[in-house]
Amino acid sequence: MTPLDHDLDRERAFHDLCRATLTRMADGADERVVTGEDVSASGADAEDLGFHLRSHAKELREEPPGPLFFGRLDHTDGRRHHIGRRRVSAHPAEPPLVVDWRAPVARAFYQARPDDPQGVRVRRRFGWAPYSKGDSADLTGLEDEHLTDPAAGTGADGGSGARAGGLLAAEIERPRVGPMRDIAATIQPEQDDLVRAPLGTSLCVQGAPGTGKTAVGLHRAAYLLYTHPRRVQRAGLLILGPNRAFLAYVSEVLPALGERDVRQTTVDEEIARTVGHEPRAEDTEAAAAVKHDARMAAVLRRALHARVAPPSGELVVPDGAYRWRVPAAELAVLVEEVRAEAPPYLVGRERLRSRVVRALRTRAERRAGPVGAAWERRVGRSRPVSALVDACWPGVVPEQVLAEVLADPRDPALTDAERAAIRWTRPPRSYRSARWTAADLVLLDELAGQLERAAGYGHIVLDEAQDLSPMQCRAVARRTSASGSLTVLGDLAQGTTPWAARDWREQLAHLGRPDARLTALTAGYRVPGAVVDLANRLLGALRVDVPPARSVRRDGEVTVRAVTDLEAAVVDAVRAALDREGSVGVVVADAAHERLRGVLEAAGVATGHPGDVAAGAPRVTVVPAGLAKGLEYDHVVLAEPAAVADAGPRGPHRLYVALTRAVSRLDVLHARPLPAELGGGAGTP
Ligand SMILES: Nc1ncnc2c1ncn2[C@@H]1O[C@H](COP(=O)(O)OP(=O)(O)OP(=O)(O)O)[C@@H](O)[C@H]1O
Repeated sequence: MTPLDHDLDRERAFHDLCRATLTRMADGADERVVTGEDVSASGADAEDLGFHLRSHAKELREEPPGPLFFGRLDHTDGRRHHIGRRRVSAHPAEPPLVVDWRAPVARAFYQARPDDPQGVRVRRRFGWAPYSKGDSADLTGLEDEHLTDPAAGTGADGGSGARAGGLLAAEIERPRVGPMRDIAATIQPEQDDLVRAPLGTSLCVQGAPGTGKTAVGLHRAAYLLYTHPRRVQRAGLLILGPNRAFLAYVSEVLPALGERDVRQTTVDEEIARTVGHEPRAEDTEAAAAVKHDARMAAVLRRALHARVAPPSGELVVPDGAYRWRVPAAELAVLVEEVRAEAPPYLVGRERLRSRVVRALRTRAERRAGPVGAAWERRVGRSRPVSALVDACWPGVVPEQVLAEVLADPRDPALTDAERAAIRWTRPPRSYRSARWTAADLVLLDELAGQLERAAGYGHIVLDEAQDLSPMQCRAVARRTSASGSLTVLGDLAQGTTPWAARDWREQLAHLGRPDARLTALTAGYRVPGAVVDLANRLLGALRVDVPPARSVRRDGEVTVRAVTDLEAAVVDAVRAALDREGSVGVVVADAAHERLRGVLEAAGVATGHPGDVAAGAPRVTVVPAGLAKGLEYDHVVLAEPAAVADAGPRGPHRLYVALTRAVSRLDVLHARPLPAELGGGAGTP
């Protein structure tokens, strides 16, 4: 037995001990549920405590299968820590057997380097055989990096200790099956800096494809929940992604890190939920462009506030034997004062009411002596005061204002053509029966925010942020509390909506965080070098200023083939891809997606939908290019790039997204000439 085998055996025995301890932790938690319910002072307490303890016990029981640690730190002072996805300890007061990766002491695992060992003598990484539910994890290898003595490395799987890279590379290059996995074991230093940035810091990460933006955002969410559990849970944490397929793909990452209760949704769904409508109509491109424009915020504000008006006469309030009077001129001043303070509309309405009551109170106290709070309440709700407030500052709902604007757009900030684009051709009989479009919902949300400020989230992670319109950005900004922060993730080169951002500072201003820390990630962990080189050729045509990606992967294959029968070639390419390991994505222009899916099914190839990551889902997915964002497949067959690039003004950006979904292999098949940047019809690059 070599010393290395000996080490492996010792680590296996330690893992068995950790597993047994975790089982005891779960049993102990179950027991505490019973005791907690028995010892509580009241039924309500028992319920509360019982709920809390039950959740904890359930969490422990539902601990995902797999290894309980992935790394170990041997410190120069003799301390030793195993690092895993969650803390494992025999007793809360005892030093843990496994330290949570988010704990401060674990930071050196990600950050220590030979030229800055941070008190670490040896960093050990563990290799585990693939595992699934019900299996016990099998330790297959370990790799030591001697940070204070780089020559002394060992690797049980062939990796050299000095440049520990074997296990790391294997993890990065592993085939993708099922949903996206967490990267707690292999977070890179530049990613770790972002994950562990302080809670109050708003970040913006411009990341080339596959640089781990999504992974960083999700791990940052987990880190904040661990580091500030009470603050973040109380204030709320929200993850916003581009679409359902993407959310399904990333949905397992936070639960795998022990965080099950985080809301993950899309901006559109979040807005639809708030305004209480689903989109039931479609905008023309021109109308959507106007409705998503930043000027609409002021257009709506003016439409809303246009209903604020001076009184038509004096106010007379009967009060027992008295009648209090406030002249029209004085009331007009009150209305103007409140308007100038520019509070949210409904706050303004109540503010006007209390100013009017104050004016009445001055008169009452002058004549009849002090009055109390009950008098103020009664007078404030009296019919004449309510009638005055209704006349000068009427109550209103967002739908009413938007219906007025769309039935007859008049605002001078819009051009004639823009007004014509958004004007309803057949206005509904009432705003209640209006059929709203997706862009209308964003405007209703804007109006709701102008009426009343809602409490925001403590932290929002916003993915694919380059695609948001200014009005959508404002909707996100409104959902961040005053002291809340944002993690903004995106890639200007992947902007595919008509209103996609071309400049982060501008986008950050719309998001209400103009001074957010802006960082670029360029090391790509998904896309192999050959694919990155091909995709980078498109960058010049995208008219955005972003640093090009470079791949950290050593593997990967690209083929570009001119074919005469595209559909037959796709079927052949997919069949060949199925002979290898991993997932297969057929990316195609949106318009051709249904047809190509039919062709594959007819050829006997079972196909799934994007984001369908359930166990047993087909290995092949036909992906409309418009939905490819954020997704990844081991083998990508890109059918007819020219058709993807032709689809609208953002076509080349879409093609850039499509080209960068491949983890290992990319087949580009074309019957039409290739877009010029990719070689304009030439064969293999
Ligand atoms: N440090 C890492 N270790 C291992 N895998 C990583 C690491 N960083 C990223 N990855 C993997 O690389 C892939 C791409 O990551 P991710 O989707 O987060 O990138 P992205 O920047 O959001 O990409 P895109 O903009 O193209 O959607 C994922 O499979 C992710 O797990």
